[in-house]
Amino acid sequence: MGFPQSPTQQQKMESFSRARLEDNGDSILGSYSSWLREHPSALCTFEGIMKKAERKEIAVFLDYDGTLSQIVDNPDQAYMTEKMRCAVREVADCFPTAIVSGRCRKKVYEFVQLNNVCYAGSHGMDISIPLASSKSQDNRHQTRALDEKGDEIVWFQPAQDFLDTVQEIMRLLKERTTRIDSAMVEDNKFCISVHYRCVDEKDVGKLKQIVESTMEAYPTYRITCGKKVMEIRPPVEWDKGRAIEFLLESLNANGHCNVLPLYIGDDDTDEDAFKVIKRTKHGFSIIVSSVPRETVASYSLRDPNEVHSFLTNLAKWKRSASSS
Ligand SMILES: O=P(O)(O)OC[C@H]1O[C@H](O[C@H]2O[C@H](CO)[C@@H](O)[C@H](O)[C@H]2O)[C@H](O)[C@@H](O)[C@@H]1O
Repeated sequence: MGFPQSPTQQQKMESFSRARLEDNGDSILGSYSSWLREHPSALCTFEGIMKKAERKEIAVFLDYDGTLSQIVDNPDQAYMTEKMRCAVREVADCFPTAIVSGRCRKKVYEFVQLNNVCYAGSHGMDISIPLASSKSQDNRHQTRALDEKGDEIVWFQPAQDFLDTVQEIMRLLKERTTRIDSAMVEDNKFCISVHYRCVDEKDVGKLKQIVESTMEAYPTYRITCGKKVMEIRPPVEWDKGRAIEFLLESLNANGHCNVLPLYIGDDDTDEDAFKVIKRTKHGFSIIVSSVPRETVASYSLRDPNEVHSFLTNLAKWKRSASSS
């Protein structure tokens, strides 16, 4: 695996300027109904999707914020409903399932609280898998540990070498943003989120300037933007796309074959995973959005409520397929 590596300056600029244009993650592109023709509803086309999955094994990958939980003002309160937890639990009983989030892995676990799913935090830079599934020979970036149940697991952390610097940047950003009311710096372990959802519009420019000027001292680090958030990432060629490739390899190593990835996500960072699915022409990519937006995903769902219905259908489909 080719990491760590720095993204090129051009990649950094492209990612940042696109993010600036789509500041809220929801750039408006024409009418929803014409967009739906390009990205049909995964609920309305459910039977067709499942037909393509016949005799194949599905692996389910789920983003957290905006997919399993609604977007809310306070990132610490983005709880998942009990109804959604039940749906994810049922899906994970039927298919290998992983949550792939920008949050730190520990925080996602606290929100999701399920032991039958895998967790990939920090945009995939912190993956936890059962020891038996571990295929990677990259001993420098993996550590053996015990999970909450006492089972042996492996943490795969390709950005481990950058942890101290990420934490140093976090301290600086926390210090320097205190004078911006309602700005929030979130520690996502291998990456940092600087939130401005609740910051007065007149201060958002100042906050962005503080972040940009702080990052001048760390020119290889990337700044990307999500939904009312700036995200700082270390110079490692790793993202949610690489994470799902890694997890699929682990599944293969564990005796699963012919695995089709099904990925559901709502944010720009999920596009990296959608691109892997598009490039390999293998699997299903579903964007969660209630407005038309640029995406390489093939299908769409409007919001977490539709995600819930889709997951419920998926588990029912598997149960009826297994019993027939
Ligand atoms: O990859 P994800 O699981 O989607 O995480 C992406 C970011 O999600 C969180 O921020 C977003 O959701 C918050 C809660 O609804 C909202 O307040 C914020 O404005 C959104 O940007 C999370 O707090 C970030 O750390 C994640 O990177």
